Amino acid sequence: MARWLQSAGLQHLAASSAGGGDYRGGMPGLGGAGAGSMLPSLIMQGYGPQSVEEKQRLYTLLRSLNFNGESAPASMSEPYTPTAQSFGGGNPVEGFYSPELRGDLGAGLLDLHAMDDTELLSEDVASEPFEPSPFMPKEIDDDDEDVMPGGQQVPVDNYGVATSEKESTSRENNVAKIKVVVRKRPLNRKELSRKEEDIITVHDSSFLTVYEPKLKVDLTAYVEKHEFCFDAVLDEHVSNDEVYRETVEPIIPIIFQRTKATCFAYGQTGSGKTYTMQPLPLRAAHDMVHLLHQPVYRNQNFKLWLSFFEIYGGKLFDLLSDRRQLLMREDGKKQVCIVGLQEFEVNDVQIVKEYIERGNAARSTGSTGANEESSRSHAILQLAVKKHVIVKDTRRQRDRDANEAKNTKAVGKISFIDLAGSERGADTTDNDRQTRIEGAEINKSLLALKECIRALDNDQIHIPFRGSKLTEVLRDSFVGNSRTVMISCISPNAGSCEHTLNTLRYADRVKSLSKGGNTRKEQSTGPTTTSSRESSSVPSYPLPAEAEEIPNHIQEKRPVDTYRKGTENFISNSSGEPDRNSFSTIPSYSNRGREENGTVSGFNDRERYDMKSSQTAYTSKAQLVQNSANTQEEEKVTKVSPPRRKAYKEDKSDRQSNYAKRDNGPETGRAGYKTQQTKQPQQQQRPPSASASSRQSEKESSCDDVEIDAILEEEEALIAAHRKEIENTMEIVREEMNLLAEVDQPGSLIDNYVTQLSFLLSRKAAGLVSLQARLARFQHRLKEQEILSRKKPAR
Ligand SMILES: Nc1ncnc2c1ncn2[C@@H]1O[C@H](COP(=O)(O)OP(=O)(O)OP(=O)(O)O)[C@@H](O)[C@H]1O
Repeated sequence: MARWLQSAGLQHLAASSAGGGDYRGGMPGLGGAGAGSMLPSLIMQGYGPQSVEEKQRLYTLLRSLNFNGESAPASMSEPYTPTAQSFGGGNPVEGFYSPELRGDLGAGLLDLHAMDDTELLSEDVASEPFEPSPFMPKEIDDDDEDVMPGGQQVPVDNYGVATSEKESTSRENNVAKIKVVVRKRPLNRKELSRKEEDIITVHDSSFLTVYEPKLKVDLTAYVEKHEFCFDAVLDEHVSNDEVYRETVEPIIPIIFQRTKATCFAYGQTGSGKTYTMQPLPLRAAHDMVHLLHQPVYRNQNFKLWLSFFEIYGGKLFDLLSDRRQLLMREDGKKQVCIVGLQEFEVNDVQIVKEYIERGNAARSTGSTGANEESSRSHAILQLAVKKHVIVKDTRRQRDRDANEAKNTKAVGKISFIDLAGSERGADTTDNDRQTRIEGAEINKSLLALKECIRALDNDQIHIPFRGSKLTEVLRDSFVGNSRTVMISCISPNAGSCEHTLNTLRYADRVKSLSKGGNTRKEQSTGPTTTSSRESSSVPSYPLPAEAEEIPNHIQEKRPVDTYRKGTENFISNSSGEPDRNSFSTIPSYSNRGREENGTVSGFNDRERYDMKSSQTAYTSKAQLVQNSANTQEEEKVTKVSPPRRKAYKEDKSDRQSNYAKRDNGPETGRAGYKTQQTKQPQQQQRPPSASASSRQSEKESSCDDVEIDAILEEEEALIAAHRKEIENTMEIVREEMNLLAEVDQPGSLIDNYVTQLSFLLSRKAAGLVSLQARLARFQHRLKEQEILSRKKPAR
């Protein structure tokens, strides 16, 4: 501690504050606990620093500590800046010195990493504090439990959730049912080295223009301008903190009011989905933990639970349980349950961070030309608030863990989805069969997701959630009181123009069909029209009468020794067999009922065109723009590698550092385009044959979906049959051994032995023949599919 003060030239303060207690024990974040006793003496007038300079130094020193005892997420490349409220009792430093005194002390006053005592500090330290959030509650004194600031008793609803009705209603109404936010990433080093243009301009935080480089038939270059408006458009200078504030932060308090929220990032590979999504759960967990400590929720025994799984090739894998395959079931109440999914109780952000890192490391990724660590799966991280009900039954109390699941009631939850790259759906022409199947599955799930969001926002009674595994899993987020935030990530370079437009159109359609949403459509080469942003008048769904019982098949874990427990649990449940009695299997895709029929085929021409034609369009544009052509060339050459584990964020940080500041501002870069654009006549962006081609595309897409569904189903059936066969074989082997033991006994009847052995061997042979036949059928099916996809023209 003395060295710590000494490093800032404040060694004399060590003596003056020594009376305050043990240094090491006095400061969270300094390797000790307890803390506060020394701080007051450090900052006390008369004992602490006397001169302005000293005060500034001390301020900087204290600011560089993490007073909350939490370190910033390693996955975030930006400093983690907790909200003002998040500091529990408030950051003692912030309140103490005036802004003038805090000054603008640059880094370098103290190089903490240069010190030997590295244990003193976590690697990441808090920097700027958040502005007070209008969505987070003010601190309430512990003594005022269940009493609102105005002195009234906190109302309790019929479910038993204490809530200020007025507060919750107005909060819910203030948070749009669907929010579409666009985030533009900066040009990366590769793009800069290729001298690619930044073709996107963001205006007024909600408008953006894409300047699309095009060629006329006579090969004259021109620029087509596309204007879009969304709830928010975040440019390349916006930090992850700001993204959080704009997207998730407003939703957090209403999660405690029985809301189910979904936040997902959508966009082409390498556009920044993972970069955007990864810090959000941690920030959300931070605020949720803070809220849990509010007396109003603490008294009701609200707890936070975390689960993390991925959907890869139409299958579910638990990312926190050695990628164990999970099964989806529907219970009698039509609730979708993920059987075997492990949930962990979390009450500390550090633990959340560890789980997230562990899950991320287990994700399936594969490299594409554009992004070396491309996500090939949808990763879903859920943070659920549950009310723990005290059980009076002593029998139950005896076995607390076993009954834990039965004693919780779901209050609300937020799901964060890091979607696979949107254009991976177009990867269907790749040589790699696995990649083709993945691509088709991804494509289908993205389309289905859009349909669900639309239906949701149009208050449709029927939500076509069975359109894909992704939407099935998210079913409970689409019904009842729900909120959705979609973050569309876009790359700014000219070479990505087609993908960027596809992403923006997807986002626009999610938004534009919404009755309460923004009615603006994309304006191609037209003047920018003004349209109000989505207002707060979006109707909310009625609250469910009762919170649901948490299905007891979900394996919940206490934070204590979760890793060990996780392993034990895995071992004890290694059969992976769900409780088949309590759930009926969700109908397979090919068996979808009437309600699902329209799901995939119901997309309009333009959507099909947008989703499916991106590859073709991209290629043709790339031939016209030299820079883009180079990009395309590189991207085409690299083959997609088989799935592998996604590297930790640390590995990614190298790539992040590739982002250099652009020398030219966006205006300079685009000047040429803009001038050209004014000279050119307006062009119809879509060719006249687009509708016909999109119809064709639609047909192909439906066929693809059916094919892929069938293959995936057969694959599952084959694997299940193989498993069954192994079980049968083991049973037969056991019987053979018994038979051998019998025949060795003196006086055994050889005839009996021969008959029984013959019977067992025929059983064995029959099983093998049947499995071989199934395998041959599947091989044949794959071959057929491969031939068909080769015959299809490249899309
Ligand atoms: N806003 C941003 N600022 C700085 N760097 C960014 C930004 N967005 C993305 N990046 C960087 O771009 C690269 C690709 O981003 P990321 O991996 O998040 O893409 P992705 O959309 O998740 O790709 P995929 O779908 O293939 O997984 C990463 O190195 C990331 O650090």
